[in-house]
Amino acid sequence: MSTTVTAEQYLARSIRLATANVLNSGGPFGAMIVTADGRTFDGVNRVTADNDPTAHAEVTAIRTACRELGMFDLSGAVLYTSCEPCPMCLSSALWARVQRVVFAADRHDAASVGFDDAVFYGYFENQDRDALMPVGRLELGDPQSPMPLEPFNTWNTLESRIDY
Ligand SMILES: Nc1nc2[nH]cnc2c(=O)[nH]1
Repeated sequence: MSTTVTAEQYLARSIRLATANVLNSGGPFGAMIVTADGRTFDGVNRVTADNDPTAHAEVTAIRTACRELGMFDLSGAVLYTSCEPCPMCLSSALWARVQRVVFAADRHDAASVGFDDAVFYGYFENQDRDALMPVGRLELGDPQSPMPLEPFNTWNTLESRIDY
């Protein structure tokens, strides 16, 4: 008899991973990738433990799933996470072609214990952008400089390229 694992059970496991991770020198976030055929890959936040600001629980779960499956495309997979993904994690899920994201606590809950998820959402809504981190285009004036489109043109003509 096969037992069906529900979305609530995956989410509950993500929360338990998060709590256990705090007691293992990590941040209070846990996540899981569940593929269309039911394979599961856990991720926890290791930012301070590994000195890696990108090691959010969701990114860690995506990296583990991709590495173990030998794929960069997780189409059909669901990302469960103990807390609403920040913009970086959402972008990572988009790049991995994750089908759906399910979360428990939200960005405001994260803010209540000092995390900047809600602030960074504001950045993408153009709030205080220049004060937080200006992003600007720079035109290269030196005629010896490579053209900005050079890498794309090279990519475009490469027959062996792998699109993603
Ligand atoms: N959702 C989420 N938010 C965070 N904010 C800081 N770290 C994390 C993380 O790992 N996951």
